[in-house]
Amino acid sequence: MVEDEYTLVLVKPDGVKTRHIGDIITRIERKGYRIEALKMINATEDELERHYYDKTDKPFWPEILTYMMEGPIVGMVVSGTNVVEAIHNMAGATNPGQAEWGTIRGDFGREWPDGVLRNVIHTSDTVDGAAREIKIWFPEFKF
Ligand SMILES: Nc1ncnc2c1ncn2[C@@H]1O[C@@H]2COP(=O)(O)O[C@H]2[C@H]1O
Repeated sequence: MVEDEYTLVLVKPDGVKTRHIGDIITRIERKGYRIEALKMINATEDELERHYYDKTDKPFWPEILTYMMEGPIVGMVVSGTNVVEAIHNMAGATNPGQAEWGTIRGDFGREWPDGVLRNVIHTSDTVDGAAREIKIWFPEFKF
């Protein structure tokens, strides 16, 4: 039998402000995945530095920090078979202006003057990455 996987979803500040929390949860559940944990979070600089550890030396790091702290985000742990790849695909391309219709970023996002930054949702891209990220946002979570 194939084991369930766990992934981390963050509805980013633009996704919360444009009131797409419910749409995103519905898409995840409609596909048959399980929400294992869910909370609203005011992200701290420390959490964001750990989450985006490979982005802190990028020129656009200050913009990511400001954006991710401009309002609350929603964190979720989602489980299911092959859920990491499935939810990552459901999110669509990083740039919402290039994301396919039918994906979360393609349907709820668009390109803004400040570029690729505002893209509605974060999803883990590997099983190991998901475990690392879940520990940052849900340190109490039991796998
Ligand atoms: N060139 C860029 N300029 C600004 N922000 C970016 C750029 N590339 C990626 N990002 C942001 O950095 C984030 C890293 O991973 P995410 O998939 O969460 O979504 C990405 C975007 O929000």
